[in-house]
This record gives sequence, C-alpha cells and structure tokens, in this order.
Amino acid sequence: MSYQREWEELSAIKGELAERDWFMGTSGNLAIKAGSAPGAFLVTASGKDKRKRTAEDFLLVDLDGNPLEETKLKPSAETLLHTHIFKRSQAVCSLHVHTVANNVVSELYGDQGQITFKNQELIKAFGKWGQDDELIIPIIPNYADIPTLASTFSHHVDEDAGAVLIRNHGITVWGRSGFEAKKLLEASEFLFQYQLSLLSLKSTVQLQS
Ligand SMILES: CSCCC(=O)C(=O)COP(=O)(O)O
Ligand SMILES: [Zn+2]
Repeated sequence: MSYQREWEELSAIKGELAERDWFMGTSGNLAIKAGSAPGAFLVTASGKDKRKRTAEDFLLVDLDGNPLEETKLKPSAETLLHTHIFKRSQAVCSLHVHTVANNVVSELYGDQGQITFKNQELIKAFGKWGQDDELIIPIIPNYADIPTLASTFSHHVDEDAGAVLIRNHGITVWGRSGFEAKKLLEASEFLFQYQLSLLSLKSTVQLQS
C-alpha cells in the first residue's frame, strides 16, 4: 500500500502549521485520505511534538480509526472526529489546531453556539462571495468523552468543506484537498485574530471617549 504522496503532502502542511507555532504542547492533529487504500487515511500519531518532522509522524488507519499496519504508535486521541469527516463527506484532508485566538473566540461566543462573520473579505475563502453572505462557524462543548465530542461534532459535517470550533479547545477544518483545508484554517485563524483585535481596539476607544 503506497501512500508516499499523501504522507509528503500532509508533512508539508504540518511543517507550515508548525512554522506558525500552532502545535503548542503537542496539541493538534492532522489527517489525509490515502488514495491508494480506499477507506483508509493517515493521521498524526498521538502525543508527539508536531513541530518535529520524523518517520513516525503519521500512521495509516481505517475509517473506524484502527491502525492498518503493525505499529507501536497510537493514532491521535481525536481520530474519531476525522473518521466522521471522512465518513460523512467527500473531504480529503482535515486539520485540527489549538491557538490562543481560536480558544478565546470559542469562549467569547460559546454561549451563542456559533460565531458569524459578515462583510469580511476572508469569508470568500469559504465560498461566501455574495454581498450579504455570512460565514457561520459552529461552537460545540469540549466534551472529555471523545465519542460524545465526535458525535456532537459530526452533526456539523454536512458539506465537503467546513469548520467547527470546540470550546476552549481548538478548531477542526476539512476540505476537498490539503490545499483547501489549509486555506480554510488560515482564513479562520485570520478572522479570529481580526475579531479579537477589533473588540480590543473598540473597548480602548470607548475607554478614551
Ligand atoms: C495536550 S493537547 C490534548 C489533546 C489534544 O487536544 C490534541 O489536539 C492532540 O492530541 P493527539 O492525541 O492528537 O496528540
Ligand atoms: Zn485538540
């Protein structure tokens, strides 16, 4: 079973996200469908420092998250979220990172269960090109029980590309290619940083008036 191309593609994405320092404290996990092995995908090994590039960064698992090859590595503790994405959509790649911006936004808007962006150019990354289009990113509770977290998450996987915030935890995005998944992740993080900067500067202006 050859998945060298997918391995290299996911490794390149992982390296770019590592350059942004988006894998703090071993957080984050990435997955990509292994085209040559139908129903299988590569997922980051659990608990590793994702800023490092090694021969043990990923392992091949089936659509239930079970390793398909002899290994001492454990698949990501959050592999179930990736399995739901690949079972419920035509997505090829899914990315999960914890950033300060996505965590703060998820807490600020967590009670509303979503954050909505409008009149912000970067929502076009999600295909929202209309004058009045809105980007809505759901926010779900961070259940410690992974099957419960994954089941709650799966209710929001109804398109081949998308994003879901997990409150005080991180974001998971997915797309029809590694390129699209990374584009959506970068756009989401831009929008979160934009929103936090806007709120901060607005409160500063109010204090000064
Ligand atoms: C210290 S991060 C806690 C686990 C987590 O949320 C994560 O994203 C990384 O877990 P993994 O098993 O994929 O390393
Ligand atoms: Zn996580």
